[in-house]
Amino acid sequence: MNKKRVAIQGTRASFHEEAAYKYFGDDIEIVECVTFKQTCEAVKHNKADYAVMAIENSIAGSLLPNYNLLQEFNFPIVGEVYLHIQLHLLALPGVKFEDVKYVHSHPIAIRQCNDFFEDFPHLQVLEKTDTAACAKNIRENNLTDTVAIANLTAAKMYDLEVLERRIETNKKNFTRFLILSKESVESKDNNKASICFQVGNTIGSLAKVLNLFVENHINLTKIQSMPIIGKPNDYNFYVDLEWEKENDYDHCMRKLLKVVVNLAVLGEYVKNPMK
Ligand SMILES: O=C(O)C(=O)Cc1ccccc1
Repeated sequence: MNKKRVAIQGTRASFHEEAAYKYFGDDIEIVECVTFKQTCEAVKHNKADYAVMAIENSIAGSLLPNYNLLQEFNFPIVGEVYLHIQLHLLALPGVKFEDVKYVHSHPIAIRQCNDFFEDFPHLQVLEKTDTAACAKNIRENNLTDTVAIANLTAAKMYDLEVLERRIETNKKNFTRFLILSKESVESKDNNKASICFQVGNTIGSLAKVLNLFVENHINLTKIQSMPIIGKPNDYNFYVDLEWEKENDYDHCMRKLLKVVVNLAVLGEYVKNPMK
């Protein structure tokens, strides 16, 4: 059987690759993409079967532009995976911290280490496409004044030393990744959904929705509002829901249809633990 082709934002040894392996196992083909949009395009043009997309981080918060990609490409979410993110400063062997002038990394990784860099204001922190590519660049261009914030897989792959370990602001640092595909997966095991809707601009309209969740024993795990582009006063609400009994969810969704506008189910899938 052909291997599953999984598009990731970033290169080999990036956190997206780690997330892909954690979700699918090792027997997959990785399709490297520079941007999140390119991962969706890879699925659209049949260059990949799945895309893995970070959506939120426990220190840096939501990746808001990725909510717009969910809308734009309209691919169903077929799964999720959480990754414990541990960030290290990697340098060429022999480089001393005093010699370092530049820090390269992905913006999500940089935001997770803000506290560390407050103590070293002379360091120039530069945003790049992905953590592993920064490690690769240091090795390939023999950069002795630059460090990368990346993981231990990148350190090993590019033969770099760990100059500082675990520089993330909070050690309980998790990123949630969504798994997107062209086809949704209907399964009795599904116990989580991501939905999107708008509510009228009237008193209590969102409260009505929240009450529906309570009445139907639905656990809300995330709510994110995003302005609708071109309609500055209107918002999309992105909500993640979990249930124990499928009937509760079905019943709740039927009721929800009557109180919200433009209800869309972005995906139904099996919830994954944060570990
Ligand atoms: O650059 C990477 O390695 C990525 O996969 C992006 C990222 C960075 C930090 C946490 C989660 C995802």
